[in-house]
Amino acid sequence: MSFDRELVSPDAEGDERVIEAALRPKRLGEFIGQARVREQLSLVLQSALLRARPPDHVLMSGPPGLGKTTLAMIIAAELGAPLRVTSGPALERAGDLAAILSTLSDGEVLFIDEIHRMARPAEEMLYLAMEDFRVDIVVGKGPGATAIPLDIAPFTLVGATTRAGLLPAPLRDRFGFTAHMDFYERDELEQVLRRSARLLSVDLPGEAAEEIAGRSRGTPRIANRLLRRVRDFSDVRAEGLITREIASAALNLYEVDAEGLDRLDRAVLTALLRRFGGGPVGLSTLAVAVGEEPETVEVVAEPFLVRQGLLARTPRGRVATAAAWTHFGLVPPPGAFGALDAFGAADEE
Ligand SMILES: Nc1ncnc2c1ncn2[C@@H]1O[C@H](COP(=O)(O)OP(=O)(O)OP(=O)(O)O)[C@@H](O)[C@H]1O
Repeated sequence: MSFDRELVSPDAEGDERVIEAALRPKRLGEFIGQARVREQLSLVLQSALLRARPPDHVLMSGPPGLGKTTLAMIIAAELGAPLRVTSGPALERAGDLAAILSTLSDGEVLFIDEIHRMARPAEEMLYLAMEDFRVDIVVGKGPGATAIPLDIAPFTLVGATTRAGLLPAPLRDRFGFTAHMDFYERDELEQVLRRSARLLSVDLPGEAAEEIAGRSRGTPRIANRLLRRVRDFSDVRAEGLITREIASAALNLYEVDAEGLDRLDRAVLTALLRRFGGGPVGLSTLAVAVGEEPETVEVVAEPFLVRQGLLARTPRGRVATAAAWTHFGLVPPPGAFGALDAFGAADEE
């Protein structure tokens, strides 16, 4: 089984990156939702500006599409500093990182997306750079190898991760501030949608925004994408008019249900309910059953399902909750919640 991931995935690809860039809030004041993170970050940035020193390194963690890259750009903008962007998978060797670190300018913001996927030698180089603004360039091999220390410009590291639990403690501890990004509330998503509609010159009445927001999995990137699909539908079939009914018809066509569950969410839950009697079942087994990578199920589908109270992570595996059985109109077998009762939900991170 494979999915049309374009519509429902919280990841952005191809042309979408261009549209996203246009829709990104540029300053902290324009950033919607995440009130606590915004306030904390604003203090960190303002005090750095007062002291005329680079702020502490910032780690942002949370599911994809919640605005981590946007916030990294905002941090640089608020500091009036240049921004260098890279990602964990691009830093395969220590030399890849050394090339970046040694050319940073004073106060520059270095954004490393997917920082949990950085290779070990690069990670070790980063420890020293974060703490002492220094890198050790190793020359030669074996017992004759020497480390030549090289001072680098004071900089601010902004790391983003969907898997904070995978970061080694020494790296996590070197961040002075961690922003935990959570799914957005419905009214916050409505604000995101109203803002995007304005920028895209789309006439979006409040009740249509409400309808789209309710189906956006708490994720601004998905809200913006659904808005564009509703706009397509309205242009082709409704002469450019958008109402709640038209938005609803468009989203039904794209198989995004009223709870915001998408095809992957539904596949995970139906496999759990129908094939494994509601669990407990291990992540890998569940992922094989829906034809996805375990990481996709864990990072993309599960956080939202856990938040909606439809799935629980227990030490013995994934378990469907009573609400999941009800959502699909199914009756749980006797003893279905044994694992939940015995252990309770053991959400990681
Ligand atoms: N708080 C917000 N207010 C308005 N729009 C937002 C907000 N957060 C995110 N967006 C929109 O959602 C899109 C995705 O955000 P962003 O790329 O920053 O997410 P991300 O968490 O970095 O995701 P990934 O880690 O997958 O790259 C952006 O184009 C932006 O338009």
